[in-house]
Amino acid sequence: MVRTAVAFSPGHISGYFRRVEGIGPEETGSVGAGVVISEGVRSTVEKARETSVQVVRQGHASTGSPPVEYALERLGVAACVTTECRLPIGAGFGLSAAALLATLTAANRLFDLDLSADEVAARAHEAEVLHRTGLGDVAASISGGVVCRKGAGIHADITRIYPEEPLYAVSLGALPTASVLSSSGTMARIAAAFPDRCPRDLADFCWLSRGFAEKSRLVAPGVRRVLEACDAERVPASMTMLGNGVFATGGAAEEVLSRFGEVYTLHVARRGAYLIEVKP
Ligand SMILES: Nc1ncnc2c1ncn2[C@@H]1O[C@H](COP(=O)(O)OP(=O)(O)O)[C@@H](O)[C@H]1O
Ligand SMILES: CC(C)(COP(=O)(O)O)[C@@H](O)C(=O)O
Repeated sequence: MVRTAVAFSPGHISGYFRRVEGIGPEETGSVGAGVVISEGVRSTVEKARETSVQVVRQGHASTGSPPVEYALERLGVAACVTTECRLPIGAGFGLSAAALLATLTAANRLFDLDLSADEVAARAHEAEVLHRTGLGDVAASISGGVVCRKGAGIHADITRIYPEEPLYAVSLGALPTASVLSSSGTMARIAAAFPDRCPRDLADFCWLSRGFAEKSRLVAPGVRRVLEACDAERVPASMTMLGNGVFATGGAAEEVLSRFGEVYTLHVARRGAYLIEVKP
């Protein structure tokens, strides 16, 4: 039987962020707040002659993941990787970071690399920043909670709170993170819109995020319609950064979001990426 290692990493919904430019990828990232969520990416890793990545979602498979392939190459290993997720890709659920953290956590054990959890995270963060697929998601998803990141990178000062109530989300489609991060005009508006305090609870997180979404002018017409429906029912809601989607909390949230698509019921994750098993 072929030896395989399996790991999981939670995803992360960013509510507001500001890019922080460092000298290298280690100090580059973002400050901001988000929620590490119970849904994420499960990655199965097998040794191989050449690296290949299969991305499986809802029974459909696609091939290739530049950040994951890059990170494995940097580790000097070749592997056959299968990632699986339920949430849509490129829709602001931090799945690129989750795919990296899950794959590197599994590869670390499979290839007996003896990297610490910090070293695994550092390599995932480097791949994210270099591929412009994220800035603060890896730092968030190494542990759980509603996260407030006060500095860039995985060693930054990060506070976490653990509310019990669920967060609901709906996706209207993808918004490639790299396209937004590459626009200097958009990045300047984002910096000016940044709310300089941490959220107290989930409703406060939605409220701060909404102010940021409006001031940064990132809200597209489809997202605007969902937010207006939430406002009409007094449901705290904002836009998934960076995706064409909305997250919301509170009693009526699930019903309002269900008018626009499949609703994902998400819980605040209690922990970050972890190894599930090594077989045989
Ligand atoms: N589940 C996954 N498995 C492997 N690679 C992934 C996965 N999700 C995202 N990626 C990689 O990240 C890229 C998308 O990045 P991004 O737009 O930041 O997505 P997200 O918002 O889901 O993090 C994809 O083109 C792919 O290369
Ligand atoms: C908002 C984003 C820059 C991208 O998030 P995603 O699209 O989920 O990869 C995130 O990494 C952050 O720094 O807050």
